[in-house]
Amino acid sequence: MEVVDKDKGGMFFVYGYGGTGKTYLYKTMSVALRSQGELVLNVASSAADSELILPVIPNGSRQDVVHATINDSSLWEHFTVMKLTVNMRLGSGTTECERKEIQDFADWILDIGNRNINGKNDGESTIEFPDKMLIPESDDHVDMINERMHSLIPGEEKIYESLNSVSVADADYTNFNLDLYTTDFLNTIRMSGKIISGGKVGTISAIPCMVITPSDNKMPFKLNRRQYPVQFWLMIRNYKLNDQEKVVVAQQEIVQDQEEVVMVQEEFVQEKVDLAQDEEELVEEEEE
Ligand SMILES: Nc1ncnc2c1ncn2[C@@H]1O[C@H](COP(=O)(O)OP(=O)(O)OP(=O)(O)O)[C@@H](O)[C@H]1O
Repeated sequence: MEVVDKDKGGMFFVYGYGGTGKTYLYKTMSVALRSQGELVLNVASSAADSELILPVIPNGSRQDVVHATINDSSLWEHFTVMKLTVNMRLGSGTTECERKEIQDFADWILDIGNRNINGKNDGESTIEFPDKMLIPESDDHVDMINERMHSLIPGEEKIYESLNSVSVADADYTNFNLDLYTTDFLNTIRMSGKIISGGKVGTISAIPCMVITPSDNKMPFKLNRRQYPVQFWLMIRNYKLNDQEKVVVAQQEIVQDQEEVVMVQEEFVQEKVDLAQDEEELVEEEEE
């Protein structure tokens, strides 16, 4: 706040684990500055936590991955790094028992991040995850979680399929039979990476309808997926354990915090209404 007040400018990096209050801080600062009549522009980008998650560079070497981390940016030396260390989520609306469970989980994650588990190591270590945290990475389980979350939402269910097509914009498909790639087939393609909902809990928001073209070089064509970011999903991180791909549900607060679930449900219902309107407009557009 001081650099704005004194018109000095500056770059700050706020570093904090889940629940330490990063969003709360940004929101508080935005409101404080807006109330002084300043302009505030909030933008979001994803910067991997270089201690825990490395950015994904398709077919990249170790060096490519390291060079893609934010710490390798030429601007990095100009940043003031600030750390948030107290899990503020623990204090909000949870029972003693839930608080203990979240505290244990937070401590455990911190211990892994700080390399306190299994002693000093040279970057590789074997960590045992409790069974209840692990779900095998398979569509069945993703669907199972989604179905469970959807079953909590009141009202009749209606399915809106993605509008998938093969992109013909910048490729030469002269010898390529596009008819082979039916919409039914395209709908079965599971791309890695999903848009994660959240952040706007409790508010009514319009959902943009966007075309996503994943850059997957393994496919012989470019897929245009016209998708709405409404799929319920928890933030997941992949770890390789005992040669078996497993998915760790690292952010469980959506299911832990019943109040939040209700708010998310309300938002989701609103999203469904927006979605239905968008879908109708789309059909009208196409009929025209
Ligand atoms: N200074 C504070 N005073 C009171 N409550 C706070 C404070 N900071 C955060 N909280 C509360 O703690 C909870 C977690 O905060 P917040 O969502 O900002 O964390 P976060 O670091 O953005 O988490 P994540 O990385 O998981 O998104 C929220 O319910 C928030 O209202």
